[in-house]
Parts: sequence; C-alpha cells; structure tokens
Amino acid sequence: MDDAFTGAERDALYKAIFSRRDVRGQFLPDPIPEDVLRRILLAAHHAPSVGFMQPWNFLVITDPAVKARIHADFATANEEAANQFDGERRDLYSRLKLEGIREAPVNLLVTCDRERAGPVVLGRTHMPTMDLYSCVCAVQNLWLAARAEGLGVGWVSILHESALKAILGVPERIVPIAYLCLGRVSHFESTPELAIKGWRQRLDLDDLIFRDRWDNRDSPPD
Ligand SMILES: Cc1cc2c(cc1C)N(C[C@H](O)[C@H](O)[C@H](O)COP(=O)(O)O)c1[nH]c(=O)[nH]c(=O)c1N2
Repeated sequence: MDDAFTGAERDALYKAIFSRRDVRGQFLPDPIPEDVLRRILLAAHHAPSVGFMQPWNFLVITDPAVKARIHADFATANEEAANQFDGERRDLYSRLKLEGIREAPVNLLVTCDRERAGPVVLGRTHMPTMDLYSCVCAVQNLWLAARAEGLGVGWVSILHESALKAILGVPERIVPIAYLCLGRVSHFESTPELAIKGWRQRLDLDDLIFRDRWDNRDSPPD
C-alpha cells in the first residue's frame, strides 16, 4: 500500500500525540517565524469539519497591549473560578499557573462561524453542535503540529466570552472556541502539569471502554 506510514512515520505521529502538553509557564519570548505559524495554521485548516464547512477563523494576536487586556479579564475570571473551591483545594488552585497570555509571543483565537455554509449543513441537521466540534478538531491538529515544530500551546478558557469578543472586535454571530498561547518553550513536561501538581490523575483507559452497551465492561474476546 503506497499510502501506508513507515514505522518511523507512525512513531513520529505517536510521539507528537503522547508528548504534546498544555503549556503555561515555560514560554520563551522568541518570535514564531511566519512560515512556521503558517504551517501550523495550515494543519489546523486541514482538520475534518461537518459538511466540509471549515467554519474556523484564526485571529493572531501579538500586540502586548491587547494581550494585557485579555490577561486582565483572565485575572478577574480566575478569581471567580478559585471561589468555586474550598479549603485546601482552593489553595492548590490558587498556586496553579493556568495561562501564559503575556509571556507567549503569539496568542491565537480560534473561532466558529456558524453561518459559514448557509442554514442547512450536511451532517449538522440532527446534531447542531457539530460545527463547534469541527473547530475543536482544528485546534487539536494545530496543537499536534505545533508540538512537532517544537512549539508549546496552552489553551486558556478562564475568560469571559463577552470580554474576549469585545476586546478583539469579534462579530456577534462568531463563537470563540479556543484562546491559545503559542511559543517556543524551555522544555515540555512528560506528564500533564495538573497531574504533577496533584490536581487530577490520568484515568485508566480500561475503565472507560464499554462493549456493545453502556456500562458493559466484559473483557474483549481473545
Ligand atoms: C477545552 C480545554 C480547555 C482548557 C484546557 C484544555 C482543553 C481541552 N486546558 C489544558 C488542560 O488542563 C490540559 O489539557 C490537561 O490538564 C491535560 O494536560 P496535557 O494537555 O496533556 O498537558 C487548560 N489549561 C489551563 O491551564 N487553563 C485553561 O483555562 C485550560 N482550559
């Protein structure tokens, strides 16, 4: 088969998947070369999308003044978020670094234009959120391509959607999907930071797989 991956190509793909990390605190200030940024956006643009709708846009942010405004909204939202927890959990939450907005050389807002392909979209009629999920596929493509390029990505969702839209001039009909911080990094952690810091551990895959019916964990046939 001509289009089969070689062993090395397959290993490279899994390496990108398993060594991808959400990066918050390890950003270096070096600018991202335009050709590299273009490649990772092209990877995002080649994501699957419902009805081939391609509902995404990519808003690239490098102006420190704009980043500062986004960060100010993060600070407010993060305080509100911390108040959702009590006692030790709240102390631990407050010690977590959950964004790299100002340190990352590039911030990127991935959005969804729900009207991109007209009112009726192949595949969206019965599951209307599929256009939003298509944009998340683009984010994941971007995240993996960035890892292969040696760039870290951090997803920041501790933001008020209305503030994000107002600061960035996003039109009413456009939905913000992912606010991302991108840049070269000092290092990639080998496991998620939330696991390292004791917030939450990776679940056991075997506990998540059902067979034929919800909750049926019968072991697979040999
Ligand atoms: C939709 C969504 C939203 C967020 C995240 C992820 C996703 C998918 N993550 C990153 C998240 O904490 C991280 O992916 C997990 O902890 C697993 O770690 P790795 O991504 O494997 O390093 C994240 N991280 C963070 O520090 N601040 C945030 O606001 C968010 N928000």
